[in-house]
Amino acid sequence: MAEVSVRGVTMRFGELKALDDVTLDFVDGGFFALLGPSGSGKTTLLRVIAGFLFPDEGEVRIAGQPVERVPVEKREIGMMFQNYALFPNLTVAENVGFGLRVRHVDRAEERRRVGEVLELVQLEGLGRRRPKELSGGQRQRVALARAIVTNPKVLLLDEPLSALDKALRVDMQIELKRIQREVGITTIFVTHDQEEALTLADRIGILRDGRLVQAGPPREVYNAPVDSFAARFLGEANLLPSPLPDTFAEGARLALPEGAAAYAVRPEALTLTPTPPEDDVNALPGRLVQRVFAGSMATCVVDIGGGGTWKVIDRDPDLPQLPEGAAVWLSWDAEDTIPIGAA
Ligand SMILES: Nc1ncnc2c1ncn2[C@@H]1O[C@H](COP(=O)(O)OP(=O)(O)OP(=O)(O)O)[C@@H](O)[C@H]1O
Repeated sequence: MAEVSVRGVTMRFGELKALDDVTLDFVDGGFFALLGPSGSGKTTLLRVIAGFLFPDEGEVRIAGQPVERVPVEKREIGMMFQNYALFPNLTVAENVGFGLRVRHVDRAEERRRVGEVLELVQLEGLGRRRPKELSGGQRQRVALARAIVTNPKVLLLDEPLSALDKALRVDMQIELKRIQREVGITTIFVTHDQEEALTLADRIGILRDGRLVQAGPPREVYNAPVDSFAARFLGEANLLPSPLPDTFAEGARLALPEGAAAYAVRPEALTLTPTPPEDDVNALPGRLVQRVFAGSMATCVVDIGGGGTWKVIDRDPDLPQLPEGAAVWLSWDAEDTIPIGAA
């Protein structure tokens, strides 16, 4: 196991800076999720760490050692990418053992090690099957077993679950987390899916246009986003500008902390009522635009006038059915206002 450290890495493709002065530490044994919109540099960062790409500036260290001169196959990295290709004509055991064979590990040791990882991914007994005789989730497990069979120091996963349907995906997330904990391997995971990142990772990093916007434990990023991009990228956020325009939502009652560039309020922090709320909370009048039920809760969209629309998660199933277009109030506790950036 090892920590990975990325220092001031810039990667150019012609004019484009796919990575722009990225500095980031991946702690030993940690599970790190890289998030960001399409084209923000997530895959490029993995490819730099793996050694497929050489950065124009900066360096990568693995276990404290600069790896500039260390080729891909010597970096002791396990990889699993979205289009993980298993060899169709090899059995499961042969697929998993492939990395050991190219390293000339003897046959008895290969059998032992393959047996061990197949058990870890709960595929014991399926070693003789061919990939086409497996389900999608089982194939995914084979790919994971193959990535960890050589006891790599670091595991790089690029959207490994994106090809799976929702239910299977959730199962595999739980499985992946269990395996990662058991092996204790430093894992860097690329995903588009913020829920997945929150489920799996103990730290996350958000990339935008090749720059690292913010990194930290998911709770911390969620509760204290550095800017409105981070606020909206991890979870949903209703934003208030600072200072508020004079014309802003007539009748609003807001006590906001000073010195921020903007404020965010999470949809689940808001309460929606048909009448003005008590005095001691922030309150915004608006008009209900839409109410969509999803099981035990409803998502409401409220037009707050000049400030646009806000989203509210309403968990009160007893709330009277307000018609769309009804006048409503949004309220929230002062402590749920998230100040963003410095003014
Ligand atoms: N080999 C390459 N040659 C030229 N440009 C590239 C190359 N690889 C990536 N890019 C560009 O670098 C930028 C970052 O790409 P990257 O694949 O790292 O993004 P990403 O965040 O992983 O996106 P996605 O979520 O869509 O996979 C993109 O604008 C992409 O077009």
